[in-house]
Amino acid sequence: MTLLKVEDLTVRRGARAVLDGISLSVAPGECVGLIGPNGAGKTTLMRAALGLEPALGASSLAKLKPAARARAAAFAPQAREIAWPLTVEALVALGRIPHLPPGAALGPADDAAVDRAIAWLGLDGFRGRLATEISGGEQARVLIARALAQETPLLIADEPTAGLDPAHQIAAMKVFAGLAKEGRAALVSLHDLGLALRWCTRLVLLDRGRIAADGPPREVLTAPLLAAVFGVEAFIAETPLGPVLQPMEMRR
Ligand SMILES: Nc1ncnc2c1ncn2[C@@H]1O[C@H](COP(=O)(O)OP(=O)(O)OP(=O)(O)O)[C@@H](O)[C@H]1O
Repeated sequence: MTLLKVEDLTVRRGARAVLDGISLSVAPGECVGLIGPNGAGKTTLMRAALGLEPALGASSLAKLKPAARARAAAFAPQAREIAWPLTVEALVALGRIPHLPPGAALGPADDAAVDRAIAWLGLDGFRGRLATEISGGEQARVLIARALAQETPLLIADEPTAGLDPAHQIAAMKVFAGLAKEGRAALVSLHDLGLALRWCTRLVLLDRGRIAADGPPREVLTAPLLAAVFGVEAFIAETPLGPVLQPMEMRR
């Protein structure tokens, strides 16, 4: 069973393929970290997989009608613009729309999903605050909570830990790993390779629009690949609390 299958996905911008023949599947139980340098194509891959970006090739999600797709996958995008002055609770509740008949009010199951998402992201104290009047990191957590409230088999999040403090980065990664543990899946782009190593079950390394490596985190984050793709030398060690990876020096 797969929750996402893309085959030969290609996105061209002018003469250049910014995504070049990507094939991969995401199965229940996986927390997949999508890593790669700036411009490697992580956002383009997520958007094309969701059908938000014109692409050649096939994506199982892009094929679905919008209503079915919104029940199959939730997306927390990189841009965190919140345009309307909704309360945090009302914004998170928007995640329930794909499950409601048009115009219907939230039922008890919807309220429970909203409560769970708010609790997971530590937002209980913010429920009544306007989402336009909280900090950038708090807004990021609200948008992750909205995607979580959608309660889809697959959650796709673009740089969800950017701008979060250390405790909330760990909390967010625990949420994604937790989804995988309960038989759902997450596909999460990350620049923090330490978080990727520690919390993901699998890493897909993108380099200039192609997959440079795909496998268990310890096998993907090797010194030669870090040097070749990211141009960095890193300290990697095992500790009682799990693996550590810290980029130390530029190689190029
Ligand atoms: N609107 C656009 N028009 C033209 N080129 C674009 C556009 N958006 C992205 N690109 C190019 O497509 C390539 C892939 O960009 P993408 O945003 O997918 O990378 P990314 O891996 O998510 O990068 P980052 O880590 O910086 O967020 C880059 O070379 C980028 O310059």
